[in-house]
Amino acid sequence: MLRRINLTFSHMLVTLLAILSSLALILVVAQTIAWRLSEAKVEAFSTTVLERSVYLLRQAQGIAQQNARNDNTPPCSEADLSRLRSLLWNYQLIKDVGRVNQQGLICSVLWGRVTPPLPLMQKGEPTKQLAGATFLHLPVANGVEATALRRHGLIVFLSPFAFSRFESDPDTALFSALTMNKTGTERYFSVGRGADELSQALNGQSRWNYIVKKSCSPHYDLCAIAGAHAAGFFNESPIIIGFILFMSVFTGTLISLCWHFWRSKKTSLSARLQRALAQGRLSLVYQPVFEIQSGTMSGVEALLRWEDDDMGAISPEVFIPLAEETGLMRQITEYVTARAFSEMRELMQRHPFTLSINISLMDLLADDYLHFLSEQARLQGVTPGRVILEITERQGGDLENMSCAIARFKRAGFLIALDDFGTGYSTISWLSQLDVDEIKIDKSLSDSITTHSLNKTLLVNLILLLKSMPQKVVFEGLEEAEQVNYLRSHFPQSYGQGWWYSRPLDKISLQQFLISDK
Ligand SMILES: Nc1nc2c(ncn2[C@@H]2O[C@@H]3COP(=O)(O)O[C@H]4[C@@H](O)[C@H](n5cnc6c(=O)[nH]c(N)nc65)O[C@@H]4COP(=O)(O)O[C@H]3[C@H]2O)c(=O)[nH]1
Repeated sequence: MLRRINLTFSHMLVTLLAILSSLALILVVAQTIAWRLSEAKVEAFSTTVLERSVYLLRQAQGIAQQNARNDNTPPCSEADLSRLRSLLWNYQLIKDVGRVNQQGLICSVLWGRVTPPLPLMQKGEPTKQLAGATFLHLPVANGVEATALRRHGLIVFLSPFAFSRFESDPDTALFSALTMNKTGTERYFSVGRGADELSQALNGQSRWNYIVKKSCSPHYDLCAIAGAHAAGFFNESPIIIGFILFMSVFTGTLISLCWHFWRSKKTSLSARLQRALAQGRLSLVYQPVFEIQSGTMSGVEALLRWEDDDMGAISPEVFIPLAEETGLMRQITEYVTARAFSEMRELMQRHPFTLSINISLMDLLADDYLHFLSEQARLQGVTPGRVILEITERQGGDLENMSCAIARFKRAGFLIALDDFGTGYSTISWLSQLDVDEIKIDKSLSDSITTHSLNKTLLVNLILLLKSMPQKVVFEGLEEAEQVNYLRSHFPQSYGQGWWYSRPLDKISLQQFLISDK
């Protein structure tokens, strides 16, 4: 009951965690996308404002150039004003154009003659230069301010509506921009209601979630810097927010379902293994090992088999790691030991072969397994010197502890083999430090004899190295005559195991094999 409550609680916790983590992940992705899109929009805005500013300047320059080409009429005469009026007609972003002298504005198309002249008092700012003209912010009448460019005797008033369309456009209404020279020392136009906030950002007062982008003109000493707050997830429409929330719940539920499915499959597989073990329904097969030179059988390796009623044959490659994970390994090793001894003892009395049993590193390091093994050997009348314990290491172990444990087993008379040499688990450094009796060369290395996956020189040198070792060397997984022939001529004192000689056999078939082999 308590276990059931625990399981339901852990299922709920995993579901909740999966939903929350997918929500967090989707939010991070959505926010990143929103940020990138906002960046692209602010960048595009800075380019548009720059283009508009350059267009405005070109209009002002255009009017000044046309005026220079026709300069014979007296300034502010009727003919002069009339010509300026017709010039103004062509420039949509120019509001007014007039003449100035030392005293100030003396006439303009909109104001006519100005008497006395209106002094050109810059609005508290130092005089700025822009595109070869003097740039001015002028108070021209009560409550009227103008932005103007003055070149020699001509003054051009820019339209105050030059940038107003950006403020009324819903796409750019929340954006701001400032145009300035490239070094940022002189500011000319300001666009949008948030220009003050942009100024603060430029002055180093960093704003949370605020994007700033800059575009500069290749022709003028002019840049536009735009700024805006990045669009956030919660600024999106309720449909998009709803969709994202739905996707999070959906993905989270899917992940937790997969997790539950995987857990229950694993749990049920380990429960089945435990049952099969308790009911003694796991069987053993024995794969013979042969002397390469004489072809005589010298030993057998016990290999565990599991045939589940519903799932069929399950490979040791699946259930041995599962048993390691779920703490069933000791039971398995003891089961194999007892069964192999009882099945092989008679045959071993009649034929002088060795019996190899796979044990895990944990079994090797535990004192009680040695005790169990010795007891079984004594009870069943199996000579320890004919039992080889194959250490199959999957996790990597402490060499000093292993060395001590091996010494204990050897003192009790058992032989030790290092399995899977060449797979990365058993390495040369192990060989030099562990006092083992046999080295089992992994199938992947045996395969290299025919597949040439190992450079021939490397193979020859590896065989030279193995020949120089005092241990018995067994090549596993020999499937082809070519491999056996190669070993016969290059390493005749080695041993071989594999389908070329024999598949793993049950007890009866092994008995028949031994009779026919005589
Ligand atoms: N393709 C091919 N395969 C060949 C050939 N000759 C032998 N084999 C297979 O190679 C494996 C050799 O056993 P291993 O390296 O100890 O590798 C074993 C061993 O690590 C583990 N295992 C099997 N039985 C036991 C056991 O009782 N206890 C423990 N701890 N591990 C076991 O499971 C692994 C796989 O066992 P199996 O599936 O029985 O697979 C066996 C055997 O059937 C061949 O010529 N070609």
